[in-house]
Amino acid sequence: MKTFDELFVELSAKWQDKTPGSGSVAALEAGVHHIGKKLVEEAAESWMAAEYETGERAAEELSQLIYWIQLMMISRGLTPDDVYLHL
Ligand SMILES: N=c1c2ncn([C@@H]3O[C@H](COP(=O)(O)OP(=O)(O)OP(=O)(O)O)[C@@H](O)[C@H]3O)c2ncn1[C@@H]1O[C@H](COP(=O)(O)O)[C@@H](O)[C@H]1O
Repeated sequence: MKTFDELFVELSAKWQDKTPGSGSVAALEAGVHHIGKKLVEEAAESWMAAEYETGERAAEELSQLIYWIQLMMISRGLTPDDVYLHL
């Protein structure tokens, strides 16, 4: 288990180090268009899970949505503070 901020630190470090074998690094190398499609896919899966599946399944899909949101942030050079500013 990890928090939003802990995952962001981990993903940022992997991107900075270009960690070999990391799916996150591969996704970031594929770019904003690829990440955007995954983000929308996970948003739809989150919606479907929330509407038709268990709370646990919804939480799983929402965690994946958060992951792709973080990759989008990193791909645009945005930090959590840049986003929190608008909450
Ligand atoms: N939290 C996540 C995470 N959430 C989602 N995903 C990826 O997002 C995709 C989710 O897509 P799907 O819902 O379609 O899941 P799927 O059924 O596996 O389908 P595919 O898309 O893989 O075909 C999968 O490819 C997952 O690998 C994640 N990949 C990695 N992490 C964490 O990110 C960190 C870095 O991981 P690496 O880059 O793999 O080192 C680690 O802490 C990981 O636990």
